[in-house]
Amino acid sequence: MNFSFLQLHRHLFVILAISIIAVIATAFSLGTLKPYAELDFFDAAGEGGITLMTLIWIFFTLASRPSGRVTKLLFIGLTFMHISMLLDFLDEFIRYPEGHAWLTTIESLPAPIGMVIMSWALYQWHQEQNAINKQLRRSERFYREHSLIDFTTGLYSAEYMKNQIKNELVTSKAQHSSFSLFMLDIRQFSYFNLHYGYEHGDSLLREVAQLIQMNIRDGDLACRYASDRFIVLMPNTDKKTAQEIAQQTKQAIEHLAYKSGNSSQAIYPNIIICSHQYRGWHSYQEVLADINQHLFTAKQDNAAQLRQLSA
Ligand SMILES: Nc1nc2c(ncn2[C@@H]2O[C@H](COP(=O)(O)OP(=O)(O)OP(=O)(O)O)[C@@H](O)[C@H]2O)c(=O)[nH]1
Repeated sequence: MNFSFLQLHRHLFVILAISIIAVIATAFSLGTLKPYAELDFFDAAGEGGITLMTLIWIFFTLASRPSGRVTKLLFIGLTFMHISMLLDFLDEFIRYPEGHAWLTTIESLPAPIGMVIMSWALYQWHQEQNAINKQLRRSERFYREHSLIDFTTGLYSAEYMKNQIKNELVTSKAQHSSFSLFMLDIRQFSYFNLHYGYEHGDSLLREVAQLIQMNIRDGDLACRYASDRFIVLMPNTDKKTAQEIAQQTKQAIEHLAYKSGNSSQAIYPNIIICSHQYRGWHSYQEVLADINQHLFTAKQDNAAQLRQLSA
C-alpha cells in the first residue's frame, strides 16, 4: 500500500484532530456523564462503529488523493459527517442540562450538510476522472491491455511497442505509407538515482512520461522502452514532423524544474533524442535496432560536443 499522499495532507489531519478535540471538549464541558445503568452499550457500539468508519473513510480518501479542490471538498463533507456521528456517539454517554439540550438537537445537522458537500465533491471527482480517462485514452490508442503497462510510469511497455511496430509495418506496407519513431534517453540517470535516491528516480521517470504524453498527438503512442529510455511511435508521420515533435518534447522536459524533497533547488533533466522515418522495413527487430543505433550516434555526438565545450 502506498501512503505517500498522506504527507501532503498534514494540515487537514491537524484540522480534523482539532475539530474532534473541540467537539469532545465542548460535549464534556457542557454535559455530565450518564449513570452506568442508563448506558445502552448496544447503541453505543453501533454508533461508535459508524464514527470509526467515517474516520477510516477520511484516512483512505486522503491516502489515495493528491491535494486539490476535490480532495478538500471530500474532506470537508466527510468531516461534517464524522462530527455528526461523533456527537451522536457522545450522546450515549453524556446528558446535557436543559439549557444545553440544543447540543442533542444539532447533532444531526452536520450529517446532511456533509452529505450535500460530499455529493458535490463526488460529482467533481467524476468530472476529474473523465478528464483523466480522456488523457489515458491518448496512450491507449486502439484498445486497453493493462498487463502491458509499465508500472512505474503508466506508459505502455516495450513489449506492447513491439506489437504496435509489427502492426505498423503491416499497415504501412499495405497502404504504401510510412511511420516515424523517436527515442528519448535521460542523460546520466544512474547518477541522478545515486545522488537523489531511487524513489526520486522513479518520480522523475513519471514526470518525463507525463511530459511526453502532453507533447505528442492523439494518434501517437508513447512507451517506456528500457530503464531511462522512451520511445514514441508516430503513424503516417514524416521525418520532419517527427523531429519537430521530438524537439518540442525534449525542450519541455529540459525545462522541467524537478525538486527533490523539500529542497527548492531545481534539477533540470538533460535529454538525448533521435528520430527516424520508416518505410518498407521488414521486422520490428530491425526497426528497433536501427532507432537504438540512432540514439547511440546521438549520444556520441553529444559527448563530442561536450568535450569540445570543456576543451
Ligand atoms: N529509479 C529508477 N531507476 C531505474 C529504473 N530502471 C532502471 N533504472 C536505473 O537507470 C539507470 C540507467 O543507467 P544507464 O543506462 O547507464 O543510463 P545513464 O546513467 O543515463 O547513462 P547515459 O544514458 O549514458 O547518460 C541505472 O542506474 C538503473 O539502475 C527504474 O524503474 N527506476
